[in-house]
Amino acid sequence: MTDAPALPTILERILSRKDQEVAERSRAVSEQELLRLAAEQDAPRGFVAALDRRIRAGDSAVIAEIKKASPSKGVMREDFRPGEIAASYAEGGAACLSVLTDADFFQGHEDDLIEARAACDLPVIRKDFITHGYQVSEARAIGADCILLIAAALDDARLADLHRQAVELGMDVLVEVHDALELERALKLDLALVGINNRDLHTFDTRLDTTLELLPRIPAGVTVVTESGIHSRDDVLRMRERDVNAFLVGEAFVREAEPGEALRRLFY
Ligand SMILES: O=P(O)(O)OC[C@@H](O)[C@@H](O)c1c[nH]c2ccccc12
Repeated sequence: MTDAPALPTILERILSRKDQEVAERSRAVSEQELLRLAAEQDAPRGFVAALDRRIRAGDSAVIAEIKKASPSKGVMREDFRPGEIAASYAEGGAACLSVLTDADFFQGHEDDLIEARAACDLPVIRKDFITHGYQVSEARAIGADCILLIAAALDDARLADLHRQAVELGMDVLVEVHDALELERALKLDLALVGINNRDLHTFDTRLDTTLELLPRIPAGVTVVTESGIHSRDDVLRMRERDVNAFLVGEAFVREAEPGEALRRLFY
């Protein structure tokens, strides 16, 4: 008996939608135009430097995420004002911000990043599913200081190309991995920062052990960010006991009326 073809996972659906989105956008605004806008932007705010400063001081370095919704959790915040959330995070002690710009699955928008960055002086990562150079140029054109590259979404050559392009535009890069093979692929690049996503983007299964299991494979000198599923002070402690000091947190904050206060309660 032959198996029926597997249904596409959510990640595969997102990526095929992205191809379409990039084709539409590049017809509306050329990449050359984006590069012109990028050149007019103020200099990138150092994302990795901001994390490392906190870590060197012995504190947790928190990347606080601004997202309205997600495919696994639906709408998490009805009253969604990115500028206000950003200011609240800055007040609450965030080191950096993460802004979801994907519209179809996360109800985000490029303007959310622009608004958030204008409301504070923290470095901001553009959180999206980047598979084309066009999106890297677009990230800098809207002011992003860092981009996310997801190893599961890219082959080695793409990953290396997009990484190089981001660095040439002065941005930092957070390369996200979920297993040992992806980590090995990511480490072929000259990385300052690696994100371990505790959530499997194919199944949405979230396990904090993902970070702890991959930890021994990370060379000294690479800053590790544990991503997703951090909700309690116990979760934070479990990581800090193993010297994981950088955290990417979304849901636990954005569901709260005062996201910055929620940050302060969880980390300080
Ligand atoms: O809301 P959480 O569980 O705290 O997770 C935040 C962040 O890690 C998550 O949004 C994320 C991590 N990697 C991603 C890649 C794409 C979209 C979203 C993500």
